[in-house]
Amino acid sequence: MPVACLREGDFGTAMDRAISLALRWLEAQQKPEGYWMGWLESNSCMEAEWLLAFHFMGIRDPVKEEGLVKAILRAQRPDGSWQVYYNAPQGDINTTVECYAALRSVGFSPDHEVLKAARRWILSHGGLNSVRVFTQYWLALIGEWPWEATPTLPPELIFLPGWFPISIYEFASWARATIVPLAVLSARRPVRPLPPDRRLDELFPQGRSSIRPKLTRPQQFFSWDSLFYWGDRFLNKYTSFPFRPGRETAIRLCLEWIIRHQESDGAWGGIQPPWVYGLMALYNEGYSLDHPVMSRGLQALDAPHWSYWKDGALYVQASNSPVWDTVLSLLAMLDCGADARSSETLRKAVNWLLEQQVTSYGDWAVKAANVEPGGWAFEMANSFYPDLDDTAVAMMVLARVLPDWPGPAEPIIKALERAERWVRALQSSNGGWAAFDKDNTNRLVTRIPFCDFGEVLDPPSVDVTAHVVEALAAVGRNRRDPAVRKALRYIKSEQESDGSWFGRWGVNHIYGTSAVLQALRAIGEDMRQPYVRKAGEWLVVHQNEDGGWGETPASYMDAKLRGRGESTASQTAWALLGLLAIGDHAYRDSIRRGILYLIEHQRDDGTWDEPHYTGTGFPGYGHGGRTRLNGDADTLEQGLELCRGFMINYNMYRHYFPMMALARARKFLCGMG
Ligand SMILES: C=C(C)[C@H]1CC[C@]2(C)[C@H]3CC[C@@H]4[C@@]5(C)CCCC(C)(C)[C@@H]5CC[C@@]4(C)[C@]3(C)CC[C@@H]12
Repeated sequence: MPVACLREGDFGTAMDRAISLALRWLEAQQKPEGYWMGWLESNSCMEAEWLLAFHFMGIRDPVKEEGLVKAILRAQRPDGSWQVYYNAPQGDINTTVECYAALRSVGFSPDHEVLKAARRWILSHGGLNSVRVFTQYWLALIGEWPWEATPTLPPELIFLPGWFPISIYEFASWARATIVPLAVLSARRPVRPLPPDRRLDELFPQGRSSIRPKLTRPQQFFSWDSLFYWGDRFLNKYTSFPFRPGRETAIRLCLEWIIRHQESDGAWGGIQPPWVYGLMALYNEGYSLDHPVMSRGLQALDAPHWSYWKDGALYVQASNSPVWDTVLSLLAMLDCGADARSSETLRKAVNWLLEQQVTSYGDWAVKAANVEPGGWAFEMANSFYPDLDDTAVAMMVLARVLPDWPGPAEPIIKALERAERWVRALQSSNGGWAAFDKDNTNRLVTRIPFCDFGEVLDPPSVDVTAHVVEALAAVGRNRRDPAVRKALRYIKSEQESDGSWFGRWGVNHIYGTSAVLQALRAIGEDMRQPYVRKAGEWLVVHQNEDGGWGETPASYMDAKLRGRGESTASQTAWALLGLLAIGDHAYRDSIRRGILYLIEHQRDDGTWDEPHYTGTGFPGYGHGGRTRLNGDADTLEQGLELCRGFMINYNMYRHYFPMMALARARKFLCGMG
């Protein structure tokens, strides 16, 4: 019988069946150590940059090379370009140029059909003059772009202390860990040229003299842009001065910083850029490939949390998500009625989670001194950068398992106390929480000419704040708590006029709105208030005909696309979780249709398909975007063309979020757990 025709009683049975199938699938995915980790899909720059890094460091590894090439070829779009998310309306110039250069570096002929199509696309989309600074750096490293035409990044930045208006600690953690090695490369300007028959001459149809430096002279002389422009001009010349006091010391300090920040898995910061640039900077300073720091860093590429083989292709992840996937899987299991006494799966995962709490000091301590560590990071190994999102969800899980925990309660209580202290200390002055740092909001750093990539700041976001509020509720705090009060003020002030909230780390307003509604419910807010209802109405109005919800990453560039897109399992689940948090029976029909969508789209093995990218790294920019940076777009077309967005397909979002929605809807619709 089609699920849409089910009567109330049968509907409950269908939900039960969907839940138990999903639980079975989830249990089967648990790793022997106790955690879960789905693939974190992003874009082909990951594979392309490794191929270019191999070239730069003279590494010959035909097996990996072939695997990386296959991954790149498989991702090419019919128009010859490469994109930054599934079904994107446009290819991406940076990704396409990097893939092109990588394929040339391993010997693809410019007459190969793949490259002919890519070249046509690149040349009709502004050519090499339109690429971001990172891509220019890659081209400069392989001798295809003059270093003098790139914005400089002085290693002397490392001298500036944390309290100074510009220092590495004013940058978001991910930018900081990336610019330290890049500053070393920018100062040295190394070139490992491609062999003559692999050079990119064909990408300069008007000759290499057509190269335009990234920076143009600002019209106003007395402005920040002008100051940074002339500063950059000076630093560009400075690189070739015979006498540069302090430069060698700055480079040495950068190298020491890099080595100090290497993680136990050999990578850096749990993300790809500092890892690859770190290795190249060290290599360029004379660290041989068999130096312990280098060999650990290179071996990390083989670690199952960094790369995976699929049908002969080798994919490298931008980051890895074992902690995030584990805490969310645990929440889903708990929602579905699993408990620590009877579930070995759950106990094993909680024990693994307890071991992951970061109890050492990281970069966050520069701005939040005298605070005991106590957060969780997102990745397998990332002790310098625990984040508030993972910490918040870990707290929710631990608080929920505590009453039934069959072993000693002490370790869980201690872990929760530490985490709460850490979280409270990292609240920003406006009441919100950012992903990693407190008050990382100095907009001056966004004016630095080098910073044309994604986001360089980590300001508080509504979704992280909502998760932290929910976590504080889970450990027994209420609306009278001063930190919660301040956070609620911030959340309310961020509500859009249409009733929704922006999603910083998930796509997009469906994610933000859902996170807020769940937090409001958890903290005991009166859910009948008009501002809450307005959010509920926004969700209902954006439900698709098929009963599901969807929102495209293009909504970051075009406000008209907010809440619009093909239905997906994860976004349907978020919308449902939002409506269920309001808990009003006026939404019963909408909830029922959403649940039917999930049941109808569940696969026989218990999980869901979801090729769409619903996770956000950088929201992108331009028309309708939030953060305006140098050279922002004014129209949607420009915005899409220049999109700096970094989108993610977290392969387990399609699973644990629907589980939570099904389990909570089961209670709401049928009044049973
Ligand atoms: C738990 C989450 C959903 C969030 C909270 C913040 C993160 C930990 C992310 C931090 C930023 C990176 C990234 C954008 C930094 C720059 C390099 C990359 C483009 C490779 C990064 C991609 C992964 C992140 C988005 C992140 C680690 C993912 C999880 C985040």
